[in-house]
Parts: sequence; structure tokens; C-alpha cells
Amino acid sequence: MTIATEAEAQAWLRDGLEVDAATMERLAHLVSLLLEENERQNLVARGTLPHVWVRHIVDSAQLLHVSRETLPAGEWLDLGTGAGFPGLAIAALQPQRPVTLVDSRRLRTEWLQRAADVLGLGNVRVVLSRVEDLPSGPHAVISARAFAPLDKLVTLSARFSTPDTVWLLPKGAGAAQELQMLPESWNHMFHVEQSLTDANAGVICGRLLGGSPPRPSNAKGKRK
Ligand SMILES: C[S@@+](CC[C@H](N)C(=O)[O-])C[C@H]1O[C@@H](n2cnc3c(N)ncnc32)[C@H](O)[C@@H]1O
Repeated sequence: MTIATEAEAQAWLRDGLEVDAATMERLAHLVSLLLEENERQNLVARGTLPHVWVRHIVDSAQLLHVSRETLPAGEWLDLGTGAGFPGLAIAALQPQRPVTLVDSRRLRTEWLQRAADVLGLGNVRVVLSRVEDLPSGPHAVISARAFAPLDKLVTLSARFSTPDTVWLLPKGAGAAQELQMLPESWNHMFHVEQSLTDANAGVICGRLLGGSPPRPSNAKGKRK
């Protein structure tokens, strides 16, 4: 199944993900704030504006659905959140879950904080920082969309993960190839799930196990 239209996106949220009416309203409010702010700053690609529900809201919300396992409770860390995807949409969908949104661009984090305030999302923590400079610490879920190639992303972010952490990484058409290129010594249980919003794209899901964690010397994305 591929969700292609705005009507299909909203129907899937209501019927597939069983999002309640109040949350649908919150998401609609997020969409209108985004469209308004996009007039002032380039938050998302203009070509995606007619399809915000498909390209951003459901593309984010699918992370609550595509993984083969139940997501652990606890803090969700979204790296390179940009305009808010997937992290801000997840926070709107799961207002009881603490969600940390990290981005290195001040304008983006100011927007994220404003949007979270207007939407009344007290579960959101916005952090203006490079991922490289964040303090280490475990998180229940790690997500990142369009942030970095998989090997670099895992290298940068392994220190926020335990073997119980679930990683959810929406990728493009090259998801399976990116996964294949991870060094064999890395002990992981990642797999690719079909994206609900793009027949050619995949979501890399799974866990990073102990044993051979990536070393910081790989931080620039170089493979040995
Ligand atoms: C291509 S955008 C993707 C934004 C969003 N995740 C999405 O998919 O719509 C990448 C974002 O990562 C941020 N970024 C790039 N390098 C970063 C770093 N080292 N640490 C934190 N954020 C970074 C950029 O400021 C930008 O907002």
C-alpha cells in the first residue's frame, strides 16, 4: 500500500493509526503553522507543500507503525529535526512521550520551539546543537530523516543508544544499499521496511547491539 493523496493520508491516520479527533486537529494546526512559516523561511521544499500530510505528517507517523516491534516507552531523540520531521509530528501524536528535537540551525530550533508552544506540546525539548556536541545518554527511540548516511548517522549516534533502543530511520530508495554497506563488524539488527508514502523508499528499523560499536574514528563517514 502506498499513501499518495492528502485524503488518503488523513484517512490512514484516522483509520489505520487510530488517531483521535483532538490529535487530528493538533496535526492540522501543525500543518497550518508550517505553511504559514514557510512563507517566511524555507522550512520544507516548496514542491512538498501541496502534499504536507503525505510527505511530512504520514511520512513521520508511519514510524509508529512500520517497525516489527512494539516501541519502548521513554524518551524519543530526533536528530537533525529541521522543520519538525519526524520528531515534532511524533510529539503531536504521542503527547505523553518526552521527545527531544535536535538541530544545529538557530532559525530551525526557534521555529520548533514556537510551534511546540503554540500546539501546547509540553513533552517537547528543543536543543540547538550539533549532534556531535550533545552529551551522551540512553534513549528509548532514535529517529533521523534526511540527516546523514546510515554509517555516519550510527557512528555519531551510537552513544545515545542501548541494545533496547529502537532506531527508526526513514530513507530514500537507497535504504537497502546503505544497510548493506555497514561494516560487518557492527553488531546490529537493522532491517528495511517499505515506506508507506513512497513505493521506492524504505525505513531502516532495528537495534544496535553491543559488541562492536562504531568507533569515533569513523565519524566523518569514512569506511575502513
Ligand atoms: C535535510 S534537513 C532534514 C530535516 C528534517 N529531518 C526533514 O527530514 O524534514 C537536515 C537538518 O539537519 C540539520 N543538521 C545538519 N547537520 C547537523 C548536525 N551535525 N547536528 C545537528 N543538526 C544538523 C540541518 O540544520 C537541517 O535542519
